[in-house]
Amino acid sequence: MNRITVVGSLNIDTTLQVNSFPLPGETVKALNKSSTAGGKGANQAVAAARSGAKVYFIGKVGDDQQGKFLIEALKEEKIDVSSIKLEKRIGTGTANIILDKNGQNSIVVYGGANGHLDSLDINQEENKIINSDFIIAQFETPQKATKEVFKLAHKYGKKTILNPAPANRIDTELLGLTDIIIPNEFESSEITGIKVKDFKSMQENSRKFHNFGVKATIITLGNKGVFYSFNDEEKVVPAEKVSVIDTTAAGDTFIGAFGAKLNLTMNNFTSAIDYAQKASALTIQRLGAQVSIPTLLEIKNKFKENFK
Ligand SMILES: Nc1ncnc2c1ncn2[C@@H]1O[C@H](COP(=O)(O)OP(=O)(O)OP(=O)(O)O)[C@@H](O)[C@H]1O
Repeated sequence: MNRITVVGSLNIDTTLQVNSFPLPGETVKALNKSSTAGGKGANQAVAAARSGAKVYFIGKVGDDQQGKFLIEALKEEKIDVSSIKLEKRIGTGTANIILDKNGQNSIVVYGGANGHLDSLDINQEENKIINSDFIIAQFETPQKATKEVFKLAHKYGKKTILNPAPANRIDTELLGLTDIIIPNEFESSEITGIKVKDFKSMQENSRKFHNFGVKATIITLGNKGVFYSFNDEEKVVPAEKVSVIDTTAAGDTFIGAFGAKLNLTMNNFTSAIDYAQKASALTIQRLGAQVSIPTLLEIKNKFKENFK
């Protein structure tokens, strides 16, 4: 069983369904409102836990009801939440999603407490890193804190996985501390400045990451699957052929499931990719984010494989 520390965000996703988007200055009625647990960090932690990993979470929420709700949601997944701190001065992160009747959405994200994760919060959790095999981080918490945790990870011989999402400028020092980078096409293009459009451009993207010290690159390509570059092998692995209901959390599922399955020696790199694509294929056949992420048992049953 892999042990994983996820350093990342916890958000309340509030969705308001409307007939049409309000124009500036206009007020419209919401037809429905729902609030669910989200945040890229939390989603990836849930995906890893449901795939059988022991997961520790390092993050920050506000000292409010929403923060408590998010912590409880992770506890229900048997995720260790003892390193989630309460930020007194600022509220829990929220993603406010307005969804119109055509399925189009507009999202306003308030980072809140997530943006206040700092080096001190990381240094107090050295034991969690010592106890882990992999560290997973994204870009919804400060890169400075991620750098700190990746440095500690390498000090103790642990592997680091970076999901540079949402797309943002990257600190190149952080790339040098990253063993595996997993962006989607857009994020990869934004970071390298080379548009991902064909196999050659994918190779160029991964070579650019490699030059900064990254050991392996996986670019997720939506319904086209993934491109990977690892140990001089560069390939596209096609996605599962399934009908899509809602792609929310496809990427987060891939990353959490991949981290749960990969051996520390990385000698099962391609079978971990295969497993993670199957996990994502189940997520996109269900509505919602965290609720749609499958368990190891569901994946085994659905694909009639044992996934050692
Ligand atoms: N339409 C699809 N059909 C089959 N598999 C899919 C589809 N969309 C996504 N996937 C699977 O999920 C993985 C991640 O998807 P994607 O590249 O869209 O990530 P993402 O942009 O981070 O997703 P999101 O932001 O929606 O969570 C893909 O590599 C693929 O395995």
